[in-house]
Order: sequence, then C-alpha cells, then structure tokens
Amino acid sequence: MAVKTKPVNKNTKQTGELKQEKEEAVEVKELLKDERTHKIAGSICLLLAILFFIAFTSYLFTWDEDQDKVFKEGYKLLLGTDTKVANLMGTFGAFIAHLLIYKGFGVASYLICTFFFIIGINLFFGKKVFSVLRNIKYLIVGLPLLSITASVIMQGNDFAWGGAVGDMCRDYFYSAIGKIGTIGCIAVAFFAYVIWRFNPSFSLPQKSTSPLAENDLPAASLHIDNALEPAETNETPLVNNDEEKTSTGNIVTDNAGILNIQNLAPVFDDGIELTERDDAAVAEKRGPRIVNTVIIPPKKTINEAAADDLLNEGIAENYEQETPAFDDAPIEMEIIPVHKTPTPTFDDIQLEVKTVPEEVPTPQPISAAEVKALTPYDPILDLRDYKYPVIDLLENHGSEKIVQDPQELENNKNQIITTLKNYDIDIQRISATVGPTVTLYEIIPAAGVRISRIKNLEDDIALSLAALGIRIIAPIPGKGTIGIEVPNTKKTIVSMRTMLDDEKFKNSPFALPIAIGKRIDNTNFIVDLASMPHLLMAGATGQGKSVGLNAILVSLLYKKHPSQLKFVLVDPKKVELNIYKAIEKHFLAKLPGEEDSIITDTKKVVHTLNALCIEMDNRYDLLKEAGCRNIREYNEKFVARKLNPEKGHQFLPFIVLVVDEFADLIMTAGKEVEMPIARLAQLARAIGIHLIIATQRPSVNIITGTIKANFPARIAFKVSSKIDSRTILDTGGAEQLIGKGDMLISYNGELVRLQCAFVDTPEVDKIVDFIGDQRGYADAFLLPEYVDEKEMESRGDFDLNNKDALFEDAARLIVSSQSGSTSLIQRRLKLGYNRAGRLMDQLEAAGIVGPNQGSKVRDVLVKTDADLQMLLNDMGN
Ligand SMILES: Nc1ncnc2c1ncn2[C@@H]1O[C@H](COP(=O)(O)OP(=O)(O)OP(=O)(O)O)[C@@H](O)[C@H]1O
Repeated sequence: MAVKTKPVNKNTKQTGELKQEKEEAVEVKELLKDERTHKIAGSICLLLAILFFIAFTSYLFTWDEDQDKVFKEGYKLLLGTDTKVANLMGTFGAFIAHLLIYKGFGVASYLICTFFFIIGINLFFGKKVFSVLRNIKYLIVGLPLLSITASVIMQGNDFAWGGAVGDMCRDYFYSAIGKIGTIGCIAVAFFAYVIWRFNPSFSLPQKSTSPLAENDLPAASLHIDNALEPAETNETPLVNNDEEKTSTGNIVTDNAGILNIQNLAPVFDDGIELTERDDAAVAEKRGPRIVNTVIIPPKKTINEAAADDLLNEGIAENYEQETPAFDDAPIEMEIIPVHKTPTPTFDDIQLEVKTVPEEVPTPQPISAAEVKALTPYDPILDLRDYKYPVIDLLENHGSEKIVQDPQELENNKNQIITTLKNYDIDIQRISATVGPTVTLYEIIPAAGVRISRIKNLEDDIALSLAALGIRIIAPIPGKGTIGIEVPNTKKTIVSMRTMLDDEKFKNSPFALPIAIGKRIDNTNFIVDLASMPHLLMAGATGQGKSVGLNAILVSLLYKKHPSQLKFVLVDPKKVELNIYKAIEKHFLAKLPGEEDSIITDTKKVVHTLNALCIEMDNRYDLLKEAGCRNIREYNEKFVARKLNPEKGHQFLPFIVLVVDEFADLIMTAGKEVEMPIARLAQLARAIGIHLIIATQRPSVNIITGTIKANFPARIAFKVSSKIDSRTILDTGGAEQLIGKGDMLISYNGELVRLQCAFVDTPEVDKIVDFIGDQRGYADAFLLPEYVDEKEMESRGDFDLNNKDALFEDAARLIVSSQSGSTSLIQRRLKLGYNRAGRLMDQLEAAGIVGPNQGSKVRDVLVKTDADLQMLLNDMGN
C-alpha cells in the first residue's frame, strides 16, 4: 500500500494566524451560546420594552409640549443637554417617541415594545415561550397596516396617530385609488388576517335533499365521482407507484450492499474469506439512483397481506446457503456482508375496475356546491398548514459505520471452534454477521451432532469467550444453522435519524409505521403498530425502555397528521412523558374537563381507560351503522362522503394508549386497571385503538395471564432473571442482553434481536416544540365522559320541572330516529356519557322512552313528531 506523505506547508505562519483566528471565533461562538449571555441580553430587551412603553405612553400626553424642543435640538437631546422635557423618560423618551411615533409609524410603534418584550422573555427564560418568527411577521405586516389605518381614521387630528409613514402611505393611496378604495383595501387586509388566523367557515344553508347519503347519490353523481376523483388520484398513479416503489427498494439494497462491502474490506484483506455476492457487485456498479418517491395510500397499493410479507421477508432471505466445506479442510469463516432488503412485490395489488353501465344516462349539469360535496373529504384540511417535523431536528449519534476489529472476529471464531472441540463437537462451517451491538456467528455442526448438546454448552461457551450476553439460538428458525451471538467490544449507536431517513420508512405503506431499531444484519426493523396490534414492553430499570417508547412515539409523529392520530399518555412516574405536553392540541387525547393531558393519577387512569372503552363501543356502533368491518374501511367510506356526518359519523383518528410503568398501576388499582386494559386489548384492534404498555417489573402478578394473552407483540430489554425473561417472552434470553437498547422483540411468532434506535430527550424536545409552535386544534381530542356506576346510581329521581337544557333537542332526536340509544344522544348532541345518560332518564320520566333494557336500546314510546309536540306543549315547553 502506498504511503502518502503530507505536503509541506509553506505558509506555516499564515496557518498559525488562521488557527488563532479560528480559536477566537470558537470562543465568541461559545460566549454567544452561553446561557448567561442569553439572560443578560434578555434583561436588556425587557428593559427596552418597558422604557419604550413608558416613553410612548408619556408621549401621548406630552408630545405638544416637547415637540418644539425635539425639533430644535434633534439627536443632540441624546447627548445630554440642559433642555427640560416633559416626557417621563426624559430627553431619551422624548426623542425616541418622536422618532418612532411622529416620524415613524404612529401608535403602531407599540408593536416594537411587544417585539422587544417577546425576544426578552424568550432569551431570559432560555426557551421559546413565544414564537419569534410569528412576531416578526406581525411586526412587518402590522406596522405599515396599523399606521395607515390610524392615519385614515384619525385624519385631521393634530396628533400623529399614524405617524409620517402612515400619512405618506395614506396620501399615496388616496391619490392612486381614492378614499373609498383605500378604506376598502384596509378592510380587506383586516378581513384576510381574520380568515388566515381563525379560518372561519362560511357555509351556505344546505339544500334539504342532501347528496351525502350513499343511497341518495344519483346516477349522474356516480359518474362524476368516477370522472372527478378516484380515477385520477388512486387508479392512474398505481402503475407509476409500482415502478417507483420497486426502484426505491433497489436503492436500499444497493446502498446497503455497498456499505457493507466497504465496511468489511479490511476483514477480507486479513485473510478471512469473504464471499462477495453478485448482487452487491452489480449494485456497486449501478450506484445510487435518484427516484421521485410517491407515498402510496395504503388503500389500493399494498394490501395487508403484502404488507405482512414485506415485514416477514427477513433474515431467512438474507443468507444464501452454500455448499458446505469438506470436513478436514481448515474452517474458514464467511462474513456475510450483503443483505437483500426485501423488494416489495406488487402482485397483490388489486386494481379496482369500475364498470360503467352500457347505457350511461346523460349527465345532468350539477352545481359547484354539489361538485364540492362530491370531492373526497380530507381530514388534513382541518389543519391544512400543518408541517411534519423535519429530519434535521434529529441528530446523528456518532458514526453509523459498523466497525469490527478483524482480530476480534478471528479470536472469537477460534474460541468457539476450540470450545466446541473440547466437548467433541465438530463443525463444518462458520460465518459471521456483524451487527451494531452483537456479532452473530452461525455454525453448521458436523453430521450427527445433536443440537441440544450445543444449547447445553451455552454457559461454557460464554465463559470461554469471557463475554457477557452470549445467546445461543439452536437452531436458528427456518435455517439449518446454530447461532451464537457475541457482543461487540465496540458498539454502534443506532440513531433515530438514520432510521427515519430510510426510504423504507418514508415510503412505508403501513397505517402506523414504527421504526424500532436495527437487526443484527443491519436492516431496519420497521413494523406496523396497527397490525401488532398491541405491544408489551419490559426491561429492568435503565436498560432503554423510555428511549424505546420515545422511538415509537417519534416515528409516529414523523408520519402522521394530527387529524389521523391521538395519543393517550399515562405516566405514573410523572416525568417520562411530560415532555409531550406541548403537543396537547395536536396529538393528545384527554377526558373532558381535565386540565392535564398527561395522566399521572391512578384514579384518573381508571376513568380514562373506561372512557376509552366507551369510545371503543361508540366506534363499534358507528362501524355497525356504516356496515364496515374495521376503521380503515370506515374512514375510506367517510372520506368518500358515503357516510352522513348528520347521523353522527366522523373521521376516526387512530388512538394509541401509552402506559409508562404499568406495574405501578396494577399495584395501586389492580383489577380496576386490568379489566379495561384487557377489554381494550381484546376488542380495540378493529376500531383503531392500540395499546403500548411498559413495565420494569415483568413478574406474573403484573403481567397476568389475561394481559399476556392479549398482547401478542412483546419487547424485552435486559431483565434481571431468566424467570422475568420467560414472563415477558415465554422463553429465556432477555437476561443475556447487554443493556443500552439491546432488545428482543417477539412478533409474528419470531424472536428477533435488535439494537433499539436512540433518540435523546433534547431531540424529542425539538420535535414537540416544532409541532407545538404550529396552529393546533382548540383543545385536545376529547374522550367520552365516564362516570362510575356508583355515581350514576346516586343520581336519584328527577324533577321534570328541572329539565336539562337539551331535553327538547334530545326528545326530538330520539323520536325522529325512533331509537332510544344513549350513544346516539352522545354523538349527535356531542355530550359526555354522564349527561346523555341523565337526559335519557329524563326522557323516560317524561314517558318518551321506555325503561332501560340492558344492552338493548330503549323502546321509543312516542311515535311521531306531532305527538311529541303535543307532549312538549303539555309539559309547558
Ligand atoms: N437505544 C439506545 N442506544 C444507546 N443508548 C441507549 C439506548 N437506550 C438507552 N440507552 C442508554 O441507557 C440510558 C437509560 O435508558 P432509559 O432511560 O431508556 O432506561 P429505562 O429503562 O427507561 O430506565 P427507567 O426504567 O429507570 O426509566 C439512556 O440514558 C442511554 O444512555
């Protein structure tokens, strides 16, 4: 290998100077970053805000007294003179107020005080209390607009309400578009601001025959439906998507291939045989390609089976069997470098062919309002300006390059062979796959060796390799090999950034994609939480649970719009999930009337879990009414405007319940918590409620049989004993993990070792701030109200003179629908369960509905609206 010599630098002196300059620059940078500098700058800004405010306000009363003096002395006032002024802030106040109000923007100059105040507060407290960007926008737009408005309104007044700028603009506009035009422009500007800020809806009164209901759609509408939307948005791009998806899959393969070969080149040089794969070579030649990626809506691109296939194509495909070496040849170790990232196949894509009847009725001309009603409903439009978090909010934690010392590999290989030989176990072949935390040595024993013998030697091999965390997989499911996982001396952190930057994640067709970590073969483990459908997570303290929960939450925040997903966060430890408070109005759900959206109190947890059960029942009612089997079908129908919102239908967001420290809840509330959790886990999958439950005490009294039976997907970080490992995974192994995010996931009947993606608290902070700073909903997503039965019973009899304000509305609703359902009242009148129940009891007392019939709806005793009206009249309504 050629040795490169460094060129001698002639300009050493210059370099020295440059270096010094650079050092100084670094120091200045440090100073600017220093928290104390921020606090001092913040105090100065706050002081300026107060001084300006006092000077401006004083100017309102003293301007006429001081004006001559300011005109006469000008800026000299600032240099100290004997001139006495009336402004409370002295000559400085008189001058600055004159400059900004009289010569500047008039009373609009108060915005400058606000600006200094905001900057000052943010700097002083060291966090974004107010959005600076938003205030700069207000300042830029507000100064000219308010000054010209003040000039127009206060024209002829002695005081310069709009300042020189306002007067100048006013005069210009008057000559250009006249007084009326100017006033019109100002009015439109304010109106535009109101629309931009509050987005009020201006709807015309609906026609009585609603085109929304599915069965009411005329033939002409159906035709237009085809022509307008689905054909263009869903069907046509399908072909393109297929091609592009495949290309994207290739890119991943290409890059992975090249990366691994490069990583392992030195190993190859050092004499360990490296089997280079053809596909990697081809990939290397081809190089990366740039592809326009199109996110394909899950509906018509890849069906669930295909998604599962994608997920399941894993290690089994990544290795190719080769002819075993001869017995007496020296055993060479193959390092497996290339991993085919499964290329999605699109055979399963169903192309929906819509047949048009031969005799197509002549389309009737339809109005613009009708066309609008026929375009699909888009839930995203609620927060149309919402921006998904950008990848730059995440950091790279060290180099992602996996470095494995060839000497370490060779030593471990020899140790394994020698140890096994000591027990008379010969092997035919050994290969190694280097992962971020562990290296997997796969061995094929000589013919006739019983696998159980190797398994029994687990402790002996671990001892001879002098390493913690040896795990023996005998045999590796689906392969004829035995795996021995040995921790690497040098471990690589898997940054969340690389996981989320992966094309496979970005283009994932999953409903709730989560990027959990990297497998040993360095492929990213990305799964659909919706198909898990619930996740149990356990691990001793400090082994990576909280980081794991954050990785899951962050994955979802990067992929979902606030209208599509809500979290219910339960945090008995009170500190772990508190960070997500900032996204309350975007992504969190809570009980009505609750202050805090992160639930920490056990009693409130019980209420919330029961409220989720009610939400689940309500959703099932909606699905039943809509004739849908699951949330996907339901939302598709709703988006296609085939479900009438007047009948209580609405777009249903996914709800993910996260419980950090389940043990604490079970200890304090026992069955009260276990029962609703078990009920949700059993039934909630179809209606889009998914549970993630974490605990550091995976004992049988915490993770009971009922809980376990309903959580098929489980994650174990390092636990303290084999028994704990069995409790969580039904098998040992988690006690052998090495901590710091090293984990085993049991999913779809497979047990996979992963290095969990790492996302640090400051990164999560940045992400939630990025989301929290954007316009959100008026409140968190409200769960149905829950009142426990004892409270309900204590309500007693009602006095009909003391009716609920919505009594009449509820009565009309029940009579017109002829269904005595409490959940109907709840949905249509947007009420909590408690109040709806109370209304139903009042309706019973008034003789409008029959008595409670358990799970069946009550009978409606009043049959027509006219009868009801008579009854209401009699009651004095
Ligand atoms: N995936 C990871 N990659 C690298 N380091 C990690 C990873 N996960 C955790 N760690 C390290 O382990 C430390 C503890 O992790 P974490 O706070 O998630 O543990 P925990 O299981 O939630 O503990 P506790 O139960 O006490 O809250 C982290 O501060 C970090 O240094």
